[in-house]
Amino acid sequence: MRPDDPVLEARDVSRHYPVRHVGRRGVVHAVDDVSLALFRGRITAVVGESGSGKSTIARVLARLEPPTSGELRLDGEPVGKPRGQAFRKYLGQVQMIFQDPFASLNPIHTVEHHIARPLKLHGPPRSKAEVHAEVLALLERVSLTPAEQFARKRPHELSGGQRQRVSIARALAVRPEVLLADEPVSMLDVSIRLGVLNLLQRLGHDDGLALLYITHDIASARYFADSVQVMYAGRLVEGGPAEAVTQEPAHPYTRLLIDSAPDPDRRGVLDGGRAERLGEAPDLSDPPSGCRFHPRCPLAMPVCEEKAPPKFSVGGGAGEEHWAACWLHAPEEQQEQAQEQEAQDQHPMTTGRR
Ligand SMILES: Nc1ncnc2c1ncn2[C@@H]1O[C@H](COP(=O)(O)OP(=O)(O)OP(=O)(O)O)[C@@H](O)[C@H]1O
Repeated sequence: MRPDDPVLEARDVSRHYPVRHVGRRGVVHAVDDVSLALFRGRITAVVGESGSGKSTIARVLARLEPPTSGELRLDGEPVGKPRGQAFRKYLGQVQMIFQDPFASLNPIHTVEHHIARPLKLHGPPRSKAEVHAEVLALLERVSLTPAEQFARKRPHELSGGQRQRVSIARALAVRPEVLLADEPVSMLDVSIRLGVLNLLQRLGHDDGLALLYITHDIASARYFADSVQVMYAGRLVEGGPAEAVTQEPAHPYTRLLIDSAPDPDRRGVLDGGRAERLGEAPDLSDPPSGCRFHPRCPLAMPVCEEKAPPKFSVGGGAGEEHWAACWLHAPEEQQEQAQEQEAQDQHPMTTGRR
């Protein structure tokens, strides 16, 4: 494997949930055909509104649940069935950090207990003193110092930010290659969010972990991530270098998301209008045909309702490509072809004879 190959990859991953809908069986298309690659030392953000499928993607990557279709690859190798030694190894290499640091720690145990447990379960045999020394080193790595003092505390003696740092130290204990952080700061006080994000950034950039950062907040993704992937109604609609996606958004949905992001300078005006601007998210048990954004898109064309757009390149240099799954960016002849095809589909008896 070359150093710039992806560590973890999802290829055309879908995840559907069976549901009963007005007495009929159906499925919720939580995630459809998502391809995503995570690289060593890089932070990839997946951004989208509530219900767009972000957490589902994280859960599938963490193998908390299987994909309905598609493939996961770790270090270039397709992953096997979720059992046995290979599965345990995967769970050690790919660690997840959850949104709620209050729910993820057991109130009866000390910080030391929480971090020592994965060390004992996953690592090589160590003496008690060695485990203690490693716990202290991990606490220092997440800036909980003096480490001796924090090791003895219980969760209720910690702030939300400190608890999230303990969760991160616990995840690091098994020396993972990948960290999946699902809205890791959204439940924290605004004043301490930046500190936790900076810590995650250090783990990615300085320690070489591959980091997935899931967020509904595109402004934080711009600040924090190298790559931004935008999700709408279960599909990725745009992706590329964070700067390009957030400064020159190519998909109408990304533009809407940026325009609707809270802006301190526009507070008051936006607070009332934000939800209205974003509109209703579609029902994923019966997603719209073609491009799933077309019912809300101010620039929708006839083809958008008919055909799901593939990814079109919209720029990018030697590094990561900037792409958008939007017919507006199709090369002209492809747009024409798609429209002709659509006309044929609609008038099978007349078109083609003219
Ligand atoms: N176990 C489940 N059974 C049925 N539907 C589900 C299940 N889990 C998630 N969904 C649905 O799948 C869609 C995507 O959910 P998901 O939690 O991945 O979105 P999200 O973008 O992470 O949202 P949020 O930010 O609110 O957590 C939603 O419509 C949700 O209702």
